[in-house]
Amino acid sequence: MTGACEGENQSVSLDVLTKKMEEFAKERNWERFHSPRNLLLALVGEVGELSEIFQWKGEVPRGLPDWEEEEKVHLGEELSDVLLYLVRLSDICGVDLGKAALRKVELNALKYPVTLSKNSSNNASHSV
Ligand SMILES: Nc1ccn([C@H]2C[C@H](O)[C@@H](COP(=O)(O)OP(=O)(O)OP(=O)(O)O)O2)c(=O)n1
Repeated sequence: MTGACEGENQSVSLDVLTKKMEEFAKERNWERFHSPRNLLLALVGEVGELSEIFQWKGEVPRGLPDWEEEEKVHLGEELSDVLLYLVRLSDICGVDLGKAALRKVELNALKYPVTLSKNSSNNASHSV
């Protein structure tokens, strides 16, 4: 789908992406631009670009079976921009995103116990 790339067929860790973004900024002497606020604004901008892909389409089925390959590649690019800025923002703020996310998953499980949600047809925000 995306053509041959370095690391294709390998699992990609947040650490690898963090290092790649660090190198990318260093090589271009762009570290001064990668401040928390700038990165947050860039992230929000990319979320906007991601939203545009779905805008006016109505609800779309999972797996996006009717989408052209080109649209899916574009989707992958915008999702990546969001991820890369998020990873960079976390790094610049000194937050270990992987650890923080795992901890959040555990907190979510405590907040929304399986026993309370299993028999509910509503989603989590309505069932608890
Ligand atoms: N100062 C910058 C500029 C870009 N990038 C990186 C992170 C994103 O993955 C990507 C964003 O590049 P663009 O701003 O060119 O955005 P798009 O790729 O979305 O291009 P366009 O807005 O033209 O669609 O490049 C970065 O780290 N720091």
